[in-house]
Amino acid sequence: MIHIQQLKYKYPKGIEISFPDFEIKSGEEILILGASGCGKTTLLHVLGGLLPVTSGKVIINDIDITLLKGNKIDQFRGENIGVIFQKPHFARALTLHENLAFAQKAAGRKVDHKRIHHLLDRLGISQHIDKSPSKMSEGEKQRMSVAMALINKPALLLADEPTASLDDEHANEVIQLLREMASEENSALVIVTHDSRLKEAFAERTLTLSKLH
Ligand SMILES: Nc1ncnc2c1ncn2[C@@H]1O[C@H](COP(=O)(O)OP(=O)(O)OP(=O)(O)O)[C@@H](O)[C@H]1O
Repeated sequence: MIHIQQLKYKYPKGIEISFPDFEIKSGEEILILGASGCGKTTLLHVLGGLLPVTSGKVIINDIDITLLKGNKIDQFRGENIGVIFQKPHFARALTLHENLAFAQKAAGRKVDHKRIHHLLDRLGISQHIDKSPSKMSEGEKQRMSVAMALINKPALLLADEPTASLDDEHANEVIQLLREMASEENSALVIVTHDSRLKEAFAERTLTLSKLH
């Protein structure tokens, strides 16, 4: 279970942003929609423990991550939070298998070959297991980003603008995939986007951030 309570972030020498409260159960989802500049990326970074808050709580599985410092937040993130960034984050010099094995080791876990094979099979990219991600198509790279984010069975899966620059058909496919995977893995899914096409699909699970200026 994820709870967000009275969250505020202030940029050094910049504005302070207040975020609405919300909660998500494991295997459930929320769409965070907002126009450019309203604080979506900032919220994503705060939820991922990548930015320290000014006040408020981000509670993930009973732990308020805003209280974790230094190595502790890095370790918690590795074990409990998966982030799908807009641009893929993997090592081009490593194969898909090596990238996923590295992500497991970085979270302090043993390499679980079965888990790597399961995810690559499930995402339909197992034929590329021994290739560099740089040799895959953009759609396949996005699937690999999903595998990287899910490899350590995170409680929280964050996706940053996953449909940016995709046509309607591909946008629907990606959203369906994210929903299915989050539900199968029992991860809470947070999608941060300006793509109002997604509003309909998430009807009752949409939170719209208001404009700051
Ligand atoms: N490093 C910074 N210092 C000061 N203010 C900042 C900084 N980064 C962002 N901001 C301001 O904070 C607000 C929110 O920025 P943020 O990047 O979170 O918005 P966003 O909704 O993700 O926008 P976009 O969709 O255009 O990427 C904006 O008004 C921005 O100008």
